[in-house]
Amino acid sequence: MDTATLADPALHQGAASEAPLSRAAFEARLRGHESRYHIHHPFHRLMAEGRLSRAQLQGWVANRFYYQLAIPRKDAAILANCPDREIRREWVQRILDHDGRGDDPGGIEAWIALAEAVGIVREELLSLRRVVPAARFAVDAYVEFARRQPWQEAVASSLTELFAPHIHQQRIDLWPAHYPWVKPEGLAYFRKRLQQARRDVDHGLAFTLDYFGQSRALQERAVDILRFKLDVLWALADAILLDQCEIEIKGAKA
Ligand SMILES: O=C(O)c1cc(C(=O)O)c2c(n1)C(=O)C(=O)c1cc(C(=O)O)[nH]c1-2
Repeated sequence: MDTATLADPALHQGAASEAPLSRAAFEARLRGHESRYHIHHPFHRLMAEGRLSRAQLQGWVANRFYYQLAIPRKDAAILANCPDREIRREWVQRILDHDGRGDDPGGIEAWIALAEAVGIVREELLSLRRVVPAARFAVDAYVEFARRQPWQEAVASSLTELFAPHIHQQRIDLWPAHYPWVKPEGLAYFRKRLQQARRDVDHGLAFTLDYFGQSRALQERAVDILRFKLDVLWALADAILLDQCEIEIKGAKA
């Protein structure tokens, strides 16, 4: 992927002469993008309101599985591009969280358990048959970004996780009442992510504030990168929603 979706860094040259925002103001600027987080997407709003059918919730779990598979590959791309051993020592944990190690089956396995809890059999999930093309494109764009861009930018692109604990908590709190047919053990993935996402964010945010805090132009670049990643998640939700809509186009022949 080229990064045409991101503003050209040269566009921020005007910002080069400006003093960097303070650390607190830079953090507030990043956190201010919560309004673009997929928790506000119509599909996720319907999910939180308990208005999805069984087939629609299954469709989300099956499509989102493609994102789950991509995360450790994205993190491996960051490791491959990063010459800093201290960063790699921290970052490698993210791969272990998803792939598991030793007795810990890991997050991908927990997502498979979620799929089984909503009534999708393992083989069906693993076949990726239910993954729609636009969901693949959105997720692949994220992995490609991490492969091709400087590792510092890929680190910043993980910062949508700033907003993730809230959406995980929402599912833990609301699904048992809204979707009582989902087996409760399926929610283990979200419980685990609550603490993992907070730890990831402590590290990724501190790094981003330091590295991109060096100049105003870099700070603007970090904001653009966060927007790109917010768009990836929004586009993924668009793809899933569209897949589940029955659209009637006026004048279309049956
Ligand atoms: O369920 C969600 O809404 C959600 C969102 C995000 C996110 O904001 O990027 C992640 C996750 N879940 C998640 O489970 C996860 O492991 C994860 C890793 C990353 C990342 O960018 O490295 N984001 C997310």
